[in-house]
Amino acid sequence: MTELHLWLRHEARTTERRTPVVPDDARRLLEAGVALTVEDSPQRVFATDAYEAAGARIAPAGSWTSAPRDTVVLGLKELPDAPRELMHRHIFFGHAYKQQPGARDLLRRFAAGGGALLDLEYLVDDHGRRLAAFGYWAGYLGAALAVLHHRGRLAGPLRPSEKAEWDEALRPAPGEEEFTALVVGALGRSGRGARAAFGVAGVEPGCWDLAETRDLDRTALLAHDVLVNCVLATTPVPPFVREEDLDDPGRRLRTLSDVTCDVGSPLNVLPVYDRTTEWTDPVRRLRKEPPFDLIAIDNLPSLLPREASADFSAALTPVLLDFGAAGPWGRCLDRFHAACRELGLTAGESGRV
Ligand SMILES: NC(=O)c1ccc[n+]([C@@H]2O[C@H](COP(=O)([O-])OP(=O)(O)OC[C@H]3O[C@@H](n4cnc5c(N)ncnc54)[C@H](O)[C@@H]3O)[C@@H](O)[C@H]2O)c1
Repeated sequence: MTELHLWLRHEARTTERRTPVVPDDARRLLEAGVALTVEDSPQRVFATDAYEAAGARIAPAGSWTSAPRDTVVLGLKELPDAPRELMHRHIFFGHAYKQQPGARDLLRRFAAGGGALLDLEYLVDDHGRRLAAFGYWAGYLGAALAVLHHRGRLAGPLRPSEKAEWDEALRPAPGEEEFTALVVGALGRSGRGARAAFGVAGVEPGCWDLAETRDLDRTALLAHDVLVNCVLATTPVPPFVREEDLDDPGRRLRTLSDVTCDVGSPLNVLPVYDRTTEWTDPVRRLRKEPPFDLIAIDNLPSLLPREASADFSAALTPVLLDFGAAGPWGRCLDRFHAACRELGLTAGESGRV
């Protein structure tokens, strides 16, 4: 076991209640010899007491900034704007390698401080498969919102809750009208989650993946009432839905839930909208007659913080127990260095995992 001092930080984003390590897995890490500090965080879905009971050292929110240099800071979403120079190794979703807004600034902060980003999105096994991801619950919620909206039962603003509540809401009421649904990307993590939600809702969706879209039958796709898009596109493919399809007076498709939310990307398979929807206003009407409604929420798993955290933590913990220079963490570090080089940044002294 490597000598790892892990520091679970409070999330700067106020609506983020998830955590990458839940108390039970904190205990596993501690038992394996990892030194674990957990920041107090009022919004985290698991109480700080539970981490303390597991044996973790508790520290104030945001105190990672003065943690010893060798500490590995763990979180999920963006860092606060200060400090400008980042000297630690940070594990989180940096969203910094695809020219996203703020990407250059973040990498520059790491380069200036001599720290490193170990990006969770790039934590992959030897075959390039993601080791820890939130996809399943994203798909479950993307489909759940589509079903509830299509049945006229979705009331915003959305708020985080427990799975039992979502399941209860999803169950069909007696005499409720049937509808047809299609999940594209059905074999992936979010596709499986979407199918599970439809299952609870008593709807048997069509399931398409690569084989079914290779020679895209758009007419067949548009012949469903509800579409849930769960693809992870890696190369450009013909769009699934186009503007002219929305304008077709004979269109059957009414509700689109885009779990992928690749809005603005050249790989976007749904180039019919230009901004995501929000928890406050989850549905946007894109056409009046016949109606066409969009749901495109880019932080779906945050609506189920407990279950999403538990699954993610179960997948991440074994990889944390194997923290070291080889394998997934080494690949993360290589990716960070490559991104810095692409931007002409010198990545300080972060040549270690
Ligand atoms: N909205 C959110 O809150 C949220 C949360 C997590 C993930 N996501 C996004 O959801 C998407 C899917 O993530 P995942 O974890 O399920 O990925 P995944 O790799 O597990 O599954 C993707 C599936 O899409 C299929 N696919 C790829 N191209 C296709 C095509 N042209 N036609 C049909 N199928 C195709 C793949 O074969 C695979 O089965 C990603 O873009 C991810 O970023 C969104």
